[in-house]
Amino acid sequence: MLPNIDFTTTQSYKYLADHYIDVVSESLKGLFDSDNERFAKFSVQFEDILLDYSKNRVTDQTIALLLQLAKECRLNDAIHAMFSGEVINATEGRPVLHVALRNRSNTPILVDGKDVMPDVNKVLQHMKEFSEAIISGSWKGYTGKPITDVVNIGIGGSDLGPVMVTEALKSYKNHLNLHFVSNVDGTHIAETLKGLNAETTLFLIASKTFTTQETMANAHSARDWFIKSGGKDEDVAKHFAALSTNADGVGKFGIDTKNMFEFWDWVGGRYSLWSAIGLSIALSIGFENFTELLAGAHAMDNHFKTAEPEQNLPTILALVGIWYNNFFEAETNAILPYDQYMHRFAAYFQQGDMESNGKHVDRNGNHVEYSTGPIIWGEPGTNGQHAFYQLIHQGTKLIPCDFIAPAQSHNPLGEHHTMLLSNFFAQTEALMNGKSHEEVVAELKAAGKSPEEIEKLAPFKEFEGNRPTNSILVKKITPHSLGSLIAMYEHKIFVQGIIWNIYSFDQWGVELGKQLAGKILPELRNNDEIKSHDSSTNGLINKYKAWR
Ligand SMILES: O=P(O)(O)OC[C@H]1O[C@@](O)(CO)[C@@H](O)[C@@H]1O
Repeated sequence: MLPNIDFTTTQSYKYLADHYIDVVSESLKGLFDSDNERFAKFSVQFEDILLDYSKNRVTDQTIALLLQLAKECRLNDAIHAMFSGEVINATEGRPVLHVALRNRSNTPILVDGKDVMPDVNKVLQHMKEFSEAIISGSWKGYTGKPITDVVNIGIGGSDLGPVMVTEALKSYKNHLNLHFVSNVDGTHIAETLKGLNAETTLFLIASKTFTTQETMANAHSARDWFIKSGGKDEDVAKHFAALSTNADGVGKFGIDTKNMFEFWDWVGGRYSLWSAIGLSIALSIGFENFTELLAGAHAMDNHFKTAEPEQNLPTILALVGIWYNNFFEAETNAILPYDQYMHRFAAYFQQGDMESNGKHVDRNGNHVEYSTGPIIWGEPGTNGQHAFYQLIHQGTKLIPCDFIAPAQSHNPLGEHHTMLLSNFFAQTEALMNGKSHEEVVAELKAAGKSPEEIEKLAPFKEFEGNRPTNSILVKKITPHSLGSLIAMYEHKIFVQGIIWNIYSFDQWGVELGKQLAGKILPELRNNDEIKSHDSSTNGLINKYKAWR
């Protein structure tokens, strides 16, 4: 069982609330000026990942109190509960064991008294054999040609992880062309199928439930296209595979279950890229690199399980996030990877974080009286600097930012990477120090501005600074280090959910919209005037009918 503690009633919470008053009046610049050891004290390294959290509005006392908060919320008991397969996804009655998918040590992990590792390894072996057959060309399509294009059809956790990882590891990819279809908007599959050859295309129908409206609609359209393009029913087996927990659903769709790669209900959709859902990753970068991704995550799992809280990267990230979320009332957290290949990293954690911790009811079923999951957003650097950094630097909102960068580029072209990294370092320094009135005046004077011009311009050119950031420096984005990075954020989400006393592994909030869409869909299949809803919904539907 998970601990069940209202963190706002703990001693450390009260001390933190008092401590906030002291810290909020401290400047980050002042904290650095008064402590030459600040970087050494407030940075932790795990393998090739360095987390520098020194540019946060924290003191030794802040960190001590946050660590005390984790202790009072019995974080270690919760970590043990997850890794030992307890039913911690209580509202769905399931364990949470994405860690088993990458348990490269193969130590037994029991669900209902049965070690799940033999099944996990059986699916991995099937993924290995299948991906090697497709990549080598020994697997032939219905006209005897090898596969050239792979289309993953899935949405949410059955799409975002494979997309993010295959993009982040693009420099490891082979000759196969990977395509991802997720939106039920016909444009998505129509644009994807343009230029594809049914003889050499493999479709992966990725769906944990094998009931998701978008995925089923796209899967049927793909199959229709395949048949219209010359394939026959008996050829589907050569061109369709299924990644799912639902064997019945897969069979009903007409995919041979020998082309099914199963996973289990103790794998959450947004935590499933390590499972059969990762088949498109294995096809794109090769099975060996996929196992390296698993190994990196496994290494971070062991770190999370064993490292002392003050040296524990996920725990530190989580606690610093809670400090801003619950004491500075920050509403969002920006993830800013200074790496173009990582351009879908923030999007991935929009689902990972917001679908896990976007909850307003605690583990007792009571409405919470405090803020829970943050809004996750972000774009790669340096592009974000030319889009929204104005607000981060001079806006009225506090935006804690995670800056991520690789020390080594996969494309060492001229000075590009050096320039990229100069921006990575400069932005966090600028957000911390800002620019004072005196500095602005001196600059304007040096530029020959008159006293009147200086007086007018200065307020607009000042930077308050004190804007907190984490800097995450990775030696190089490799399958291993990416696996560790993803797992680090997964466990950060877990820690925050434990402290907020919420259930992080169900997602009831996605159901109502689907239910209502199911009611409206039949109303759109005729031209009758609709009066069954509120005037806005009626008005919109009737205008749509008039215009279509
Ligand atoms: O993999 P599937 O079962 O098709 O679900 C897809 C996505 O839909 C959800 O919104 C749940 O309905 C996400 O949690 C999930 O990742």
